[in-house]
Amino acid sequence: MLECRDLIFHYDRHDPGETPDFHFDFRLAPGECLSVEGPSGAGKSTLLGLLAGFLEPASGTLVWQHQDLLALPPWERGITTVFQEHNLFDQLPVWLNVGLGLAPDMRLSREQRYRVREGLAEVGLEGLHDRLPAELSGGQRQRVALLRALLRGSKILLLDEPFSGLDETTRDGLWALVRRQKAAGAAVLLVSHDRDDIEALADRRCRLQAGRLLPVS
Ligand SMILES: Nc1ncnc2c1ncn2[C@@H]1O[C@H](COP(=O)(O)OP(=O)(O)OP(=O)(O)O)[C@@H](O)[C@H]1O
Repeated sequence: MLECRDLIFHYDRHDPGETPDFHFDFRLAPGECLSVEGPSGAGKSTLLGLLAGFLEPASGTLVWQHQDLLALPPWERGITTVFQEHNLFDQLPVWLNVGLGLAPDMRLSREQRYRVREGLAEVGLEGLHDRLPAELSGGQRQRVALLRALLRGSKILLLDEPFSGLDETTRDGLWALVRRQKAAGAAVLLVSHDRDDIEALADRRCRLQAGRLLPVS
């Protein structure tokens, strides 16, 4: 269980703005997907940054399976985040960008290479193995980033509008990959405004308003 209890955060601001103080309090079970909606500026990236460890809360607790995540740096939290920007390595070909999810030292075993190949076919990128990210379309880069994140097999997945702008077939393939991760026990937090994505994946929905998560029925 991911337990986020009274996680308080505020940006240091000198100008009188409209940024609220954030107060997050929710639970997310293994295998469950919680969707988060909210207008621009509501704090969705702030929430993801706090969970992933890029922002430090003023107080509160964040625990996964009895482990205190706040005591750990981002890279030790076992959390994979797919942001809107694709975060690919420009100088590495597609297959190696994906392979980094399985072997961070880039030394892929034969079996790992097979899984990369299989994954690329599943998301409709067969034939593009050796391309560089700059030689792909935006949607293709998105698929590479998502596939890498999903192959990593993290138990906590943070997805920030990962399916926007993709055609239906590709999106269905990626939904299937996320469902597989859920079935394997991953807890998924999905930031999305897309009704189809939410209906396809979310078990519970909430909305971010005035710095808090409110349930949506
Ligand atoms: N570094 C910062 N310093 C001060 N205020 C910030 C900072 N980053 C974000 N904010 C403010 O915090 C609020 C939440 O921003 P955040 O980026 O989390 O929103 P969001 O819901 O992800 O928006 P979007 O959908 O546009 O990406 C906004 O009012 C924003 O102006």
